[in-house]
Amino acid sequence: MKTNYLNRIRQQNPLIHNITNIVVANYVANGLLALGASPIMSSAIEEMEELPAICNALVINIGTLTAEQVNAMLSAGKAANRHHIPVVLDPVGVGATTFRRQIVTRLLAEISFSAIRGNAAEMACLANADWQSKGVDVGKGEADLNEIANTLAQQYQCTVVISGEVDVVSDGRQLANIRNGTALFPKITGSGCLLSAVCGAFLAVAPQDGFNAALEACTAYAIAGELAAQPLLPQQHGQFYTALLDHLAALDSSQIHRLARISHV
Ligand SMILES: Nc1ncnc2c1ncn2[C@@H]1O[C@H](COP(=O)(O)OP(=O)(O)OP(=O)(O)O)[C@@H](O)[C@H]1O
Ligand SMILES: Cc1ncsc1CCO
Ligand SMILES: [Mg+2]
Repeated sequence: MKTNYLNRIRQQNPLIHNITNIVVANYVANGLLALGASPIMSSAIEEMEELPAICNALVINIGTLTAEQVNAMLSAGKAANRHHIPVVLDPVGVGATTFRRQIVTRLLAEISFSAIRGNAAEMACLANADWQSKGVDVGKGEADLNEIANTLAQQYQCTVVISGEVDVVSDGRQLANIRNGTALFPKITGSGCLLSAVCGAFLAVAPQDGFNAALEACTAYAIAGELAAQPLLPQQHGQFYTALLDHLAALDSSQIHRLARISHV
């Protein structure tokens, strides 16, 4: 990895607008602050036209979707496109219900996304591939995630991130696998939601370099988790939850370059 967009985040302090779920909103806001970005969480329809004018990226997360929120997402997404700020989609639990599937289809049709980030179950659902999803959790499946990432990236003309034990990043031309992380990640809620927001922060400072911005975002984030988990026992979910914030704040680019386990496929 040759980029150092982490330093750019700390210098530029991008403002990230999040329309997100009620489970993770506070954690995502703290995670963005730890990284060096600034969060604003809002889904009031009255301000969806105005916020993209003052923000550097928008992150749309459907985790606890309501009909009212859908209108806000469409309004903010279209305004973000007009202002040319990157928009990230997190299709939380999209395979779980018809409502989620219908809304994600509509968001993908009406908004131009810079990146889509989900777990294997969510991304397999978007690609109509076989997977046993389990609510918002990843479940089980055998589908080829490299192929799914590549297909979705070409279909939606954007960068695609499939997170998991191995993260897959593709823009439809380049594809990479990242083997950093810790088994503690899936033990806390919101770790994927925060990763989507972190992708938003990296894209905010490198909007023309989506693939490398997402690659550095996922690598940095997984390494922060790895370092946070190092002194912990597998049961220390709560310690990991807070240690991840500490390590996002302490992370520097030399650590990322030293610890990154990336293969270009
Ligand atoms: N088994 C694992 N080993 C190592 N790292 C993992 C593992 N599972 C997930 N991760 C890491 O966890 C982070 C979050 O990804 P994950 O796929 O778990 O998100 P998610 O399922 O959308 O989470 P949530 O919906 O709770 O926010 C990523 O950085 C990913 O690399
Ligand atoms: C647990 C949960 N339920 C809806 S959103 C969410 C946060 C993790 O995606
Ligand atoms: Mg998720």
